[in-house]
Amino acid sequence: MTAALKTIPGEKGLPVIGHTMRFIRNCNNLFDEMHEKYGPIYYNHYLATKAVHIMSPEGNEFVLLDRDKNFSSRKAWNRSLKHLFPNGLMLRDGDEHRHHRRLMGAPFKASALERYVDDMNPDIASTVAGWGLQKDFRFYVAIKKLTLNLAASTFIGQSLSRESERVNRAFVDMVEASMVLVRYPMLGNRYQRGLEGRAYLVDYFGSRIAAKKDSDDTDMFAEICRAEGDDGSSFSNQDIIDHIIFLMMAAHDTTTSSLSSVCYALAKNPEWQDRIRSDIEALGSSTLDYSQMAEFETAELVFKEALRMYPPLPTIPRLAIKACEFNGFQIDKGDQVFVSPYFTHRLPAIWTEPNKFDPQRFSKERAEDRIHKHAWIPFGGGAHKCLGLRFADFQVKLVLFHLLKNYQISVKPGYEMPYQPAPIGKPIDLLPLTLTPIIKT
Ligand code: HEM
Repeated sequence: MTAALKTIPGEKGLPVIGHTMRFIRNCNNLFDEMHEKYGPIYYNHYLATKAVHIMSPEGNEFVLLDRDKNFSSRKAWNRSLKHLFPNGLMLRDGDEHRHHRRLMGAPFKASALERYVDDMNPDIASTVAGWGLQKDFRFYVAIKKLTLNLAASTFIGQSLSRESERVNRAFVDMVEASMVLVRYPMLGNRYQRGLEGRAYLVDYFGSRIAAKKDSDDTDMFAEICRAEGDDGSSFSNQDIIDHIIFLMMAAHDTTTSSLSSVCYALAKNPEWQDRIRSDIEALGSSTLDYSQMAEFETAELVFKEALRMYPPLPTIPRLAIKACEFNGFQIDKGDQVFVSPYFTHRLPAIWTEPNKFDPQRFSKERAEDRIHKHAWIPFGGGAHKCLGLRFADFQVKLVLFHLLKNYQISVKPGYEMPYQPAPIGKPIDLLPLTLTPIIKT
């Protein structure tokens, strides 16, 4: 006889809002408290919705690999992104998702990535050179602007013209709208501005598809327009629009967030800046080429460690499309289920001194991330694992290369970054960094 399934413990929180405000203010404290009280599987309420949290590497594997097809990514993400970023890759399921993901291979193949690296090198070098002249320099603001401008050139082939400023504005309005609690357009509120931004971009991309298809352009938009499967299938115009708008969103705040954490950690741990600079000297070139990425090893360790401590997405949501069980607990159809990169990235059973910045833990010798395949999940896992992870890795390495070649970065003595982990991690004070030019002798 099989044992009866256990009910998941947890609590609803405040009337109407549940734990929503605590989640937004500091989800990490909430995770710690709930885990302490209820163990590695519990529920909370966000507004009227029950959300089951599974807080272990085994739970990450169960949800992200989803061998029994229990979960929908589309239904989970649709709750926040349906009007602004509909039908992006993450908002598709099953066979349809598989088909689209295969076609989306084109803009991420090695030859395309190599071109993006070539294109980004001079833009990053010249922008970073100007940072040293700024008063009251806020790294988060500067890097957000840079990644947005890079997206305009790499993703859609725009130079930094007035038109690209309009595209950027529309895009920023959409991203801001996706973070608000009241998802209802009225009186020019943020949500309405977001929807207007989307309408502008739909029109902008829609009117350029035919020309892009015939062009020799090599940006991501052109690659998606020309993508073709082995069976001759291609994207419809609406698919192209939805994918390119979603890609810009998926790439932007995540990379901004992780570069901020990387630079904060480096400012607090200058010995790691020195190690990266030694790598830069050993490379012996004025730019970082595609072929050199693998040799830029210290930067990679630092990036991985910053993603461990400050994963840009502190949780990844799914929606249960059928009743299922995990470790003897009953998950109901319709439950939202969250896995948490943040929480599993700090489990003492996996990570030595989890609150310490220690990039060496990712070295081949120590390889703490290999203790469980789903212990380190800043890019998710399974069918929806981040498609842009190599692009992100290259962009972070390019910024570090040009930044640390030219500057020593520091924070005021005793400074601790005030951090808001959700919905996408961000330094609340926008990260005041001091950049001291390195005098070359
Ligand atoms: C450090 C930077 C980044 C982080 C931490 C990150 C994180 C993630 C995570 C956690 C997911 C999975 C979400 C889920 O399973 O529900 C995801 C999916 C995705 N990411 Fe990223 N991402 C980053 C950068 C990028 C970049 C630069 C791009 C594009 C150039 C990108 C494109 C995508 C796409 C297309 C998906 C959806 C994949 C699918 O559903 O098949 N990401 N990302």
